[in-house]
Amino acid sequence: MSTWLDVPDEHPYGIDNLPLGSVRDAAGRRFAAARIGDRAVELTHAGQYAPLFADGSLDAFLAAGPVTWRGLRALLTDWLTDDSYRRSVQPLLTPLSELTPVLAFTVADYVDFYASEDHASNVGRIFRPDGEPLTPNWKHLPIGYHGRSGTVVVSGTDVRRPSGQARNPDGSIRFGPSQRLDIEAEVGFVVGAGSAPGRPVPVSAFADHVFGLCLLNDWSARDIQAWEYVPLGPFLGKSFATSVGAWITPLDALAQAWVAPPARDLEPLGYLDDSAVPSGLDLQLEVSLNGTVVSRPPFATMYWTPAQMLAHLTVNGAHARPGDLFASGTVSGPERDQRGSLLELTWNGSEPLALADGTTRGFLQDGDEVAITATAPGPHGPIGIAEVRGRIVAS
Ligand SMILES: O=C(O)/C=C/C(=O)CC(=O)CC(=O)O
Ligand SMILES: [Ca+2]
Ligand SMILES: [Mg+2]
Repeated sequence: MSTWLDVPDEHPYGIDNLPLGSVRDAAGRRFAAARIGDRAVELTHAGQYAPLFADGSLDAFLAAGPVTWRGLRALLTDWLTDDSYRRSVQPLLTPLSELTPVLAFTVADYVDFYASEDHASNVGRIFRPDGEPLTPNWKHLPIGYHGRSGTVVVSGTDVRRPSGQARNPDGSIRFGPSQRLDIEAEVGFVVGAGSAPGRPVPVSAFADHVFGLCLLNDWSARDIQAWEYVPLGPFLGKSFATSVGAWITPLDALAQAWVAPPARDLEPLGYLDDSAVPSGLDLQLEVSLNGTVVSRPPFATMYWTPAQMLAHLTVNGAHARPGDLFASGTVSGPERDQRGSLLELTWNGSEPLALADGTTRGFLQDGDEVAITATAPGPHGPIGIAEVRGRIVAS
């Protein structure tokens, strides 16, 4: 065991992971922390990095860039592996059970992509049965839309069922609580170091800007969405809440997870060429509804990679800012039990899912709780990507 804590190297939150977050203690005090095992290591007094954590968030640290990110990681590794730090570090440890997670950073802009070919094809078949499953642009560019950064919430936050306009089967319009409330299992990428206006970020510079990733649930009201989103895209059907995991796994913990993306049928324009380095990520997601595992979406099947997403996001000259969050889009694999939304898993409600408690679901009911977890390959065993969890409360 390379840490002096009782946490084996192969633990999903062992010494190879060290995700960062922000928490509140029982007295209400907020502080930034790293996670090891089931404990938080307070960062308020982390040597030269301490001033970056003065407000209890990760904001200043993320903006400081990769040299600082690696410096803190080296410091934490020393703290937790060198026995001579034991006495000074032990007082900085708190069991997670005594802490409440807080959104770790101020979300600047939030963008959601649509990068899974299986998801896009499934949704195309469901929503546009008379057309081609994929739109003509799909293999030329990573499609995305701007979401609402102010409604990004941390894992564990209840999600209130949204109300809105929807069209009844007879063509009349109703207003009321969504009757087709859904999840989307996604991965969110957190920009730390921003980019300059007018200077697109090449795919090769991805890790100079992106600090790490978290799981993300893009709660979606399918009935509101279906009525409102042509031609300008998702709006109120998705803007009421987006949940993110409490702990951000640094890219520096994911060195073993890079894989080649699936073969592309069409060569994209040069700025999207990511063939020089493995740019896919081998993350294995798991989606549970009220404790029943309903899907295991494989991120390695994503057609567009996160480096391509950031390159595309900035290719028109728009710059990236510290705190920008961009999500992959729903992660769905080719198999039925690898689909990342209930829309697909139940084929728009027509094939309900059976849960362990004997009930069935088309879409979410009030009181339902959804948890998404994931692992990535690591040097000593799977790296845990912190769960994103949320419960639906009545509108
Ligand atoms: O294809 C459509 O009409 C709708 C797609 C979505 O709702 C998916 C979306 O938010 C992007 C994604 O998560 O992949
Ligand atoms: Ca989405
Ligand atoms: Mg959303």
